[in-house]
Amino acid sequence: MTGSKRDTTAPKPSTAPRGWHPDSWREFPVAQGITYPDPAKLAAAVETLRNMPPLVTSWEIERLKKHLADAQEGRRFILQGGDCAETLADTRPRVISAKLKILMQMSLVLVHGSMKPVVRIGRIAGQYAKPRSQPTERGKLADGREVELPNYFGDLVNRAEFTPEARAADPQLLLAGYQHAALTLNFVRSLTEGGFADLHHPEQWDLAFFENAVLPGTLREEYQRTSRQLSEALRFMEALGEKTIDDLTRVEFYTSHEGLNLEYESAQTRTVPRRDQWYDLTTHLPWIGERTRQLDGAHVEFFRGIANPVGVKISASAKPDEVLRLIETLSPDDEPGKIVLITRMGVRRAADALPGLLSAIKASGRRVLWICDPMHGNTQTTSSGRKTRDFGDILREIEITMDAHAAAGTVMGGVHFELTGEDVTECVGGAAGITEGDLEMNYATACDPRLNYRQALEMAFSIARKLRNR
Ligand SMILES: O=C[C@H](O)[C@H](O)COP(=O)(O)O
Ligand SMILES: C=C(OP(=O)(O)O)C(=O)O
Ligand SMILES: [Mn+2]
Repeated sequence: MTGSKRDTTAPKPSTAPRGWHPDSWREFPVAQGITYPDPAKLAAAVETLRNMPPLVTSWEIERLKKHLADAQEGRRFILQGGDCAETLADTRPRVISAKLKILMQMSLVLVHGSMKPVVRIGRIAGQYAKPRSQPTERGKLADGREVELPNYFGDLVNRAEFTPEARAADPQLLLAGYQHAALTLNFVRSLTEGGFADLHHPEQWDLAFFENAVLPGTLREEYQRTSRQLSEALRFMEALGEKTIDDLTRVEFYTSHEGLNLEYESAQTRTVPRRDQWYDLTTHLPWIGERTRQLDGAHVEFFRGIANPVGVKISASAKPDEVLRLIETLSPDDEPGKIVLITRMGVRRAADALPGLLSAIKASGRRVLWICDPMHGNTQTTSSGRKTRDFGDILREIEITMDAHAAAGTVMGGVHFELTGEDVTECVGGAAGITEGDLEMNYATACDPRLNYRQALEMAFSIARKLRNR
């Protein structure tokens, strides 16, 4: 990645780590780096982005950090979820509200199961940049010629269509991504501020909304019972306190995405009045992906300087020592709520990989929030070349992860899913019994397979049952 440099002669706040500034990452190797064919156009787009208002505020970020600190201690539970790759074309009211709705419904079920406040964090309003296993892809052009083109790296970078023009990295997409994130966030904020999320009226989150996604009867009844019980509990609490619990008429909702494209992240990284730290203001919780968490790489360099809480994806091949050094680099002061380790081991490796990792981090005394992503270690490719994931594998990884935390004396403080509010057929299994043969019915993801509405809700019930039984 190249691009314009900001004026680093301006006085830097004293709290920036030694040698760090929002562009210091440019001096380091950039894993999954993007080559922009026209550096001048990139510089112009980055400059425009630098002058745009932030998408989130430092107040919200600090508030989330407090919640994450609570979750580290087992006082809150985190639900993080959304698309693998959001697309600009899906900045549509129905798609956004369906996603919000499934996250609300899952959180309601999880509140009931965990008996804890649930913090909702969407993979939303910026999840537009994707790391890929292969930098290029071979395929046929419309005229039949077979060629190799850059892979699709998400709508923040290039376009999915298989043509040389579409696959060239386009700096204008940085601005389009920012704008679509702003539009999404505006709608999300309105919905979560108003009646849509009013816990006094969970019937508004009802299932009729999803007319095409008929739930199995037992799930529907279980959901209705849960929401009724919560309403009654709420009324009871209000009767005791003789006042309304106003906070419950709105819900807090936070955003997150993988901070892959550092041009985008660093352009929106700034200090704010009355605080002397640097914030990445594209999102509340940016995370570093499994493919970009090299200790001596550009992503770790960038992330070590921002005050946001930082997620790090951890696969089964990560060595405990390497993870410990990541924590020390990203949170030298061991700040509560700062580090979120998102384990994505895979059902077959989780039982072997987790105990050593959990006990090593526990022994270090470092504060981290452990979240389980049971999606990314469980991707399989079908004989017809479709990526899929099995509902049973996903649930089983959560179980194994819960057991490993219980044995290590650590806290699994949340879960992380790729999901959608739509009736897609991308993951197999679940009560509705989606088979490999069904995948073609509505396989719509721009990258990885997501739980559909029914699978996501069923997953929430299964986790809630497990949390309750412990
Ligand atoms: O979301 C995760 C990665 O981007 C994804 O798994 C990589 O997918 P690929 O193997 O199709 O490139
Ligand atoms: C790329 C992703 O995950 P990971 O870095 O864990 O592979 C993702 O969350 O979409
Ligand atoms: Mn993914």
